Amino acid sequence: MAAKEEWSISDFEIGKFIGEGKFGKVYLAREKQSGYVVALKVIFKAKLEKYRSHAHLRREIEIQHGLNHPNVLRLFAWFHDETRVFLVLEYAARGELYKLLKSLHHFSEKRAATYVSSLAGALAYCHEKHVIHRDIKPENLLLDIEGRLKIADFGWAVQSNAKRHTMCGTIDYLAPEMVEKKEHDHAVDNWTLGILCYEFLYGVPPFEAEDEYGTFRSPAVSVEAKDLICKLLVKDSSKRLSLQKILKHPWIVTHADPSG
Ligand SMILES: COc1ccc(C(=O)Nc2ccccc2)cc1NC(=O)CCSCc1cnc2[nH]ccc2c1
Repeated sequence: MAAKEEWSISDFEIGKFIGEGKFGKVYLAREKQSGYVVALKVIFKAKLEKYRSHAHLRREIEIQHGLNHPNVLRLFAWFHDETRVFLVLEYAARGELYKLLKSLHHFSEKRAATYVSSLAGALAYCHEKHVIHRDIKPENLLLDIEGRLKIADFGWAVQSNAKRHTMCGTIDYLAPEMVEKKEHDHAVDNWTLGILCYEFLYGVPPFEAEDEYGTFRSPAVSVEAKDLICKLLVKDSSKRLSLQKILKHPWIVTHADPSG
């Protein structure tokens, strides 16, 4: 999609409804000139007023404009009219990773390692740009037409200049220092990566109640995979495996598909 000074709603044909957020709806849309298909997020200014989220959205647009990574959902452009703000977002045609996990019950080691490797690469890129995501959970992960993982929701992205204290996200994925409202930094994402790796392989997060028979349906998981998970689910955030070390871990190196 070619860059343009000022986009407007008339540049797009609106397609089917594909999702709803707190601030508005998301539609499939086609940019008329190029035929490029995007996800168009419509945010009502009245809602931004009500939740006093103008600054949050502005900051998020700034953050997004600086990010360009194959595993981070792109924000191509934004524009507004009297009543609405429009975000022109990348469309991930295969939808929520979460739904795929539910339908497959658990992922193969190859698929799990590929997603963990994609996440580690995307997070390393974000941390380099001083952005902590802090809300990585399966619902915020989408899959594009090739099945490539896209971190999609930056509802909580912040510039990691100072230590952060605000709570966010569901408890399942929160690092201990966040649950205990201690100071935290980008190591929270490394903890979440451990939770997700476990959930990709077992189908449920590690600290969720065991199923009614008290035994986990534990598919055969390799020792290397367990080794990586144990090196991420470490309470002391300074002792968690770094993103660079995750990318070099034997389980990732032997199982992840390099094409992402
Ligand atoms: C980079 O991404 C985002 C950037 C900003 C915001 C946002 O709304 N910020 C905000 C709003 C108001 C106040 C403060 C901040 C949201 C997203 N991301 C999403 O909303 C999830 C994917 S929506 C697109 C999309 C694509 N591909 C799909 N395939 C299937 C469904 C689907 C859905």
